Amino acid sequence: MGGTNFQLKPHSKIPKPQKPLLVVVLDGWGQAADDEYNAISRAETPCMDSLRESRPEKWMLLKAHGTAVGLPSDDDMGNSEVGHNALGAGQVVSQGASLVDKSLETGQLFNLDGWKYLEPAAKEHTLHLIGLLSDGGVHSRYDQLWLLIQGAAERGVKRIRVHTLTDGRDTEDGTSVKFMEQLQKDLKSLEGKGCDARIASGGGRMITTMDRYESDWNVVKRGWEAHVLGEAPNKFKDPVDAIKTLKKPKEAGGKPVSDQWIPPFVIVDDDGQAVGTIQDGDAVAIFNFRADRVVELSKAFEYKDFKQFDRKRYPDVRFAGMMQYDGELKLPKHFLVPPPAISRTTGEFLARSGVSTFACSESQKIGHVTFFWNGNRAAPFDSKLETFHEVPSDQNIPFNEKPAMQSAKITALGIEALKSGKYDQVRLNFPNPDMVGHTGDLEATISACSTVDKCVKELLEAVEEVGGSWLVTADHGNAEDMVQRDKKTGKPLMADGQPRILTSHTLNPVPVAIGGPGLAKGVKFRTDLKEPGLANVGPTIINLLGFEAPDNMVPTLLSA
Ligand SMILES: O=C(O)[C@H](O)COP(=O)(O)O
Ligand SMILES: [Mn+2]
Ligand SMILES: [Mn+2]
Repeated sequence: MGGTNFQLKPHSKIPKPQKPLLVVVLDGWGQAADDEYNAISRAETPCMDSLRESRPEKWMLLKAHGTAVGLPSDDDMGNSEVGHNALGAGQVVSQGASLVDKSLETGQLFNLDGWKYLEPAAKEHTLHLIGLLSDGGVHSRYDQLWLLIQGAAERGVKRIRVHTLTDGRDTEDGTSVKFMEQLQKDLKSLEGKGCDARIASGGGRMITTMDRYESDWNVVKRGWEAHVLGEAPNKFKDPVDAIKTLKKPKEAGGKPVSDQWIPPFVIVDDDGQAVGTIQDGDAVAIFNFRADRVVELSKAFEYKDFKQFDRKRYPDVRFAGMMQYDGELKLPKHFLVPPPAISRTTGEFLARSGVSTFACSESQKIGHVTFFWNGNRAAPFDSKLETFHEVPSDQNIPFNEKPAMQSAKITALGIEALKSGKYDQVRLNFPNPDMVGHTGDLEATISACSTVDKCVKELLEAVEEVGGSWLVTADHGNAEDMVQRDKKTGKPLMADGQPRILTSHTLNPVPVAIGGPGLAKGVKFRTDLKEPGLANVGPTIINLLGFEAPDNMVPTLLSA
């Protein structure tokens, strides 16, 4: 442990491969029993099936949720952030959700610099809290928001405005009404304590504020207009009424709007004035702990010089994130809880040991195989050795309308990189099972899974052709279960004769498989690990590239 020597030692049995290693992450591809709501077992997946069925020593399951990926408990589903952090770090790190829980439970959060910075502005003016209204535990949690609000009120903050993004992606669609009612009730309870706390604006997370990796800045612009300027096409006096109304089908027979796609709205008073615009002198905090979908909003608040959209008005506020979302950019400068420190990752060791890497996905997930993979670091460790390639994602369409997404381009780029002879490692992420799974559209998700199976097949053929090796895995479950289930019996839950669709991730394990002509003789998976998880993949990749894994990492999956 410790030290700054990143030079890896040659593996005692596995020679440094002469041909590339392909690493594929199938985003949201979990393992579950055959079932009519299992989009993966219902899809045509001859390639992934053959990996499982014909090579028992080179296929296994990994734990991808809960404590195995640094989340507070085993009731927490996995997600891309913690999954890719674990895969790339080769370590289990206490994640944002756990750190914020602890800081709020002990009250430590209110003793730290971030709160001290916000406090005078919050007391003298207004405290604005912006984030995802959810109990999904992926980006945020309601109980944390409420503890934050109560703590602020107890410390003398007299005016609070909450700007709510509705979920339906990490939570069941339709639950936003319940969360909004709860928040409204809880905020009202502060009235007697001399705190005027109200919901001020909101919108569905997929079209308001929570864009990621600069896929579509218009999403952030809509959020800015609603939260900061008090401008949105929809104005309501009551936030519950806002969601209920905006979820209604536009015309008879139309499908209700999903919580994720509720148009932005602003809450107004009897005179039609927005109740919570953000003004000079105010304090503003984002209460999401996860970075990817709030980096852009943080830039809009923090950067004076900002060109991505016209902010129209740029208030002079004290701004903080729940965490620091980008450690290299030091963004934001102020934060309520110090983020997980992830260092000595596989990416850093491999780059410092001369390994060249091509990492690629489409916009929606490019940061997963770069930023999250490398311990929340956006820039390469060595730009001569690492190439990050982003394929632009489709903008503004629900992904079930085009479930193949950009998979053909990612496959073609992967094959080109494998054949180019330029890279030791080619790392790809296919977003489809996850992104389409989140829409809750079972047929489209089946199609997404069939498509990525074909992509994997083509890639493995290319590895075969060049004589390389491969590792295929996933970051968490999603597409393998598309229905809410009774926790005890596992039976699908119904409402009005219809299955209650599951749009979120799951607690299921994920597969990992290795192979290829370049795999050193005798390499197979070991069977002695008690509870192998995603973090064990990191040292496995280091081994497959011909090095011993460093001792700050969890054990390898290989027996060689
Ligand atoms: O941000 C999202 O899209 C979801 O909340 C979680 O999905 P991901 O963890 O797979 O990105
Ligand atoms: Mn994911
Ligand atoms: Mn997801």
